[in-house]
Amino acid sequence: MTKFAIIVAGGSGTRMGKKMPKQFIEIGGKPILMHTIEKFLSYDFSLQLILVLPASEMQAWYALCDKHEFYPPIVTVTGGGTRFQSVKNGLQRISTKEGLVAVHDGVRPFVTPEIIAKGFEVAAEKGAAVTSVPLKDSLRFVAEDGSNQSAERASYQLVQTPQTFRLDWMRPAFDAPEQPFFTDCASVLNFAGREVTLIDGAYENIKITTPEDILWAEAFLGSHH
Ligand SMILES: Nc1ccn([C@@H]2O[C@H](COP(=O)(O)OP(=O)(O)OP(=O)(O)O)[C@@H](O)[C@H]2O)c(=O)n1
Ligand SMILES: C[C@](O)(CO)[C@H](O)COP(=O)(O)O
Repeated sequence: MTKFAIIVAGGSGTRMGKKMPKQFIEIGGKPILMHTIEKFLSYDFSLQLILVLPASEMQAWYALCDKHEFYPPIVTVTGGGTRFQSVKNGLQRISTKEGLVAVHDGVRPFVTPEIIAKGFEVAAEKGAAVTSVPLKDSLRFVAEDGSNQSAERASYQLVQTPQTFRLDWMRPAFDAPEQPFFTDCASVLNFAGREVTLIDGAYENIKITTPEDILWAEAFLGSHH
């Protein structure tokens, strides 16, 4: 089956609080997004890659590619106002009916080729593979009135990307009107009545979201060289 990957990097990084979108921030000497793309290419150089970027940042991205002499075999498309819209825009660039597609956050540069491979393998067999990790902290439920109570930690997993699906499951799911609880692709697939299979992610596969994540990312890269 043909394999595709949509790397979503169409956000503006409001929680990072920097002028430059967080996916362009350099760690270990190059933009976060380049680390992420390299992980997918090292999984399979012939993978069909679609990169989703904000319309306003296309020129900045091409300038970064020139600066770093980074010219990957990748199709670039413009994103939408939400992650759902950005994934949908990426999906529209895939013309085949059948195949598998991994969707990955451009700001998760520490994904491994092994995790990407497992996602494709399980999605081929089960239809949908979603990476997740167990919680390390305790969990509390906060009610609308502000009261709180302990929640059963073992009943929850923290969800990551990649999230990998059969294309013929993914397309109709993304034709649905967007819902406020669509925080990832798995929630979109569930809304369409599809069950997803959880596979192991990794604690180091963080989503770079707030400033301290950059410090962690630099330290992690430093410890792996
Ligand atoms: N309209 C959007 C919003 C998000 N994303 C992407 O989805 C991933 C996860 O989103 P998040 O961490 O929330 O990124 P931002 O939206 O950039 O951050 P923030 O919510 O802090 O503004 C990121 O790679 C981001 O670029 C996207 O492609 N299109
Ligand atoms: C897709 C995701 O990274 C899975 O954990 C997450 O849902 C993205 O959430 P965000 O609020 O768009 O950062």
